[in-house]
Amino acid sequence: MGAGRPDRGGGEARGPAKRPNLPVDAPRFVAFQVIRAVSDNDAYANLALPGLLRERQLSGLDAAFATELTYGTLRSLGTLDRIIDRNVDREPDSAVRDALRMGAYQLLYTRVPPHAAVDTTVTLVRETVNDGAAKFANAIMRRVSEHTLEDWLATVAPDAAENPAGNLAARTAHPEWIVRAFTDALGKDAAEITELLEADNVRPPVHLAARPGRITQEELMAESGGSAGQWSPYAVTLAGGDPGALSSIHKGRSHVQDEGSQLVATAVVNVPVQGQDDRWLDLCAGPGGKAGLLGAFGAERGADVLAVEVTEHRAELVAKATRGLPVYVKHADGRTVGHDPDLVEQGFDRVLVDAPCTGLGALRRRPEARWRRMPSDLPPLTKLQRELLAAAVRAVRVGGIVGYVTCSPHVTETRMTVMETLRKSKIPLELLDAREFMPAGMPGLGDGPTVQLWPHRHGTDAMFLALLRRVG
Ligand SMILES: C[S@@+](CC[C@H](N)C(=O)[O-])C[C@H]1O[C@@H](n2cnc3c(N)ncnc32)[C@H](O)[C@@H]1O
Repeated sequence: MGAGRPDRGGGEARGPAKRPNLPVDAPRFVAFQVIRAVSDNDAYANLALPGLLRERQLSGLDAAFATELTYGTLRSLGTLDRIIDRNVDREPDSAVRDALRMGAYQLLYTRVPPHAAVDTTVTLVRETVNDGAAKFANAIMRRVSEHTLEDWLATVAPDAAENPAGNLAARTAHPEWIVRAFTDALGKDAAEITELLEADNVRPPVHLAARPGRITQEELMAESGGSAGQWSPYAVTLAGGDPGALSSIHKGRSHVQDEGSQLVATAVVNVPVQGQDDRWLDLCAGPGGKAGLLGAFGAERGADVLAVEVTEHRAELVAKATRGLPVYVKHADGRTVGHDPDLVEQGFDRVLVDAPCTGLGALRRRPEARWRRMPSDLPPLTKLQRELLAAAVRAVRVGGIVGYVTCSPHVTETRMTVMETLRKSKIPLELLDAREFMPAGMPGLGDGPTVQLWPHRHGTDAMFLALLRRVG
């Protein structure tokens, strides 16, 4: 936590100036509005924040401060709540709790001076709730300000010897069940788990994918001012700026995509197949990132991609993302292979199943996601993943390839789903060593045959890849 620890709003004596008609300065007010929308309307911060920044015309340091307050507060929610709960004798209403969370975040995780954090929190509560609530907020904020984060953690975190996962969870602001799930997937090296959890608390750089045959990596670097990605031969890491302003994106020559997603999609098209290789299927295509890459490869190699997506709106996004490429979008349930005239059994040479999942591998992008996800999300998702993988196996021809991908490292969604499919499938399958289709020399890929990428090892989202060949 504390990446970039801003002193904005506090390095200066009084913080950002208050604008007319706003209860507090615009960056804090924007952050508060986003946090409220996340709490009350299940909004996604990464979608809600950009619009509000534009509406309030915030840029530069003000936008950076609003972003850090929003992301930092939402990421640390569970730990902030433990500390707040130590100091309240009654449940604060939702708006007051959100203001306290944001105030406590400033006190404990940033260099904002305590008086600025306390005063702006109290003003925010007075102006958006009432005087009584402001008095209450003032008392809580003063108590929180009496100790450092380290002191509070010593008080609220479970004992490290008795419950190491619980202690780490509080220290790195993750739910304990997620720490345990990551430990299952990564192994019990406590130092490495800590590295992973800390990597989750840092916003990732923006990566672009240079669509093969449309623009080279070098040309995209020159256009964007970015540098070559670490692993994918198509990746460009942006130094900053708005990718939406790039002409290559508008012209369908590049798109925004994590390097891990680029690697797994590239692997799926690079496994050799004998014979026909021009019918590709993307069974879970929305919003179309991997379909964009598959379509560009397909254009180079004379293959068509059928992109299936069950949600109408997301199917429209796929169509938009793949304009000009040989990608045909179908709004359908991917499990209907064998029952839909377009989804013929054995009708495809390569099938990608980028399955709906908990998204635990992309927590660094979605600050609130870790607190929203529940272990109870797993059983229905796992069932759907297994059904989609079984459908993909029916769709691929003998000798063809199925790539099973998740942006979660949870073993139930990854290795267990694959092993269960291999065990139960009446269609004979061979599990390939997916490491062979990762960039040469890429370290930290484990013992195979599946591949698990990690933010702290590879700088990518924690993408999982299994490659299966149909052999009968
Ligand atoms: C992890 S996302 C895919 C991301 C996409 N491949 C990309 O790179 O942009 C999973 C997608 O599967 C879709 N989905 C869920 N259930 C489905 C089903 N039964 N059939 C087809 N698509 C489904 C979800 O709506 C979601 O858009």
